[in-house]
Amino acid sequence: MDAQTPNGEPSNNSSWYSNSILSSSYPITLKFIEVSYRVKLENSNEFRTTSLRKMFAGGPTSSSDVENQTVRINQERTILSGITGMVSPGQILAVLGPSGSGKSTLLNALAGRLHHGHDLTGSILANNKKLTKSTRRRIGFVTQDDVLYPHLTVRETLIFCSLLRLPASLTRNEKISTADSVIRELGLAKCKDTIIGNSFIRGISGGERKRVSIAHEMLINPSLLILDEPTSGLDSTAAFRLMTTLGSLAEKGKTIVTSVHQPSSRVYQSFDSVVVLSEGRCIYFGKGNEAMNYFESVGFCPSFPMNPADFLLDLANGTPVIFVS
Ligand SMILES: Nc1ncnc2c1ncn2[C@@H]1O[C@H](COP(=O)(O)OP(=O)(O)OP(=O)(O)O)[C@@H](O)[C@H]1O
Repeated sequence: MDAQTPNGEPSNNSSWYSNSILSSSYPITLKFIEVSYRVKLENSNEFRTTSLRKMFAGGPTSSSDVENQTVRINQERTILSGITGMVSPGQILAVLGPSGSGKSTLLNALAGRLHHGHDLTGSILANNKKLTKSTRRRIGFVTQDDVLYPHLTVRETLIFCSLLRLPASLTRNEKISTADSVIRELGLAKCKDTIIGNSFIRGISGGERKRVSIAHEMLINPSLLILDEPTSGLDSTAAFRLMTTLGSLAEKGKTIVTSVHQPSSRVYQSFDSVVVLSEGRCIYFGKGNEAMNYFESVGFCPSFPMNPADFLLDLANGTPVIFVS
């Protein structure tokens, strides 16, 4: 990524880059309008399985069976249907919804990681312009399954990444000091010399691991940070701490979009706005603290005081613990 001045011009001043690594030099307002995504179901495996079953059952495959297979091969599945929303610099937008509701697909679409055209329709705009290659370089994406070297320490991991990803205009020492400032910002100083580890080698904790994955993306000083389930596998205190860290990144001008599977009420309070998905459709987009009032106004309220996130997930699942007032 090229170092850039606040007005977006390329800069050769490498110290400017390392000083500004944690503040957003190019704020991004993200808008997504009527985003839909369809996939063609490839049933070649199903065809093979059915043929095998028939072979074991001893019956030949008839031509009508083949026609049925052909019909199924042409089937499409709608994963996202007309999702609209926006998020500005300094804000956290949370994408909520049950498993399989389309959260990861939406995040991938917003990051420009799905192919536009046939399957993806609608508009995804950064500062009212279509995503370009250079805007995509300003997007950090933290995936659900982090891929880290188990034998490196936290600091080695981030220095290695920094040497690989930061522009050649920076000196080696500047890249190392950038890694060190990200370590401090992400609260990793305590464990910087501990190895990452894995299920066989004891290393850093799950919460620290998530922070390393975020730090990995922070090295490129993204203006828009998209995170897929950063709190999964964390206890509610660690999840809250992580959200506080994301909140402080937002305060520095980053735009944050994150999916969260089951946020506690404390974590829910840290969201500025939420998109609630149910089977690929949006059932709510708006401020987090207005969601309960909205659903009450349309006749849905919980029968006892509930964590708003639990209530929204029940609604998205169609679980009958709510009543129409
Ligand atoms: N390329 C694809 N082909 C077929 N189905 C797909 C494809 N991509 C996603 N899906 C399906 O779309 C649905 C939404 O998937 P997605 O991963 O976005 O859900 P999610 O809400 O992130 O789920 P989870 O919380 O379990 O990670 C799932 O049922 C998934 O199986």
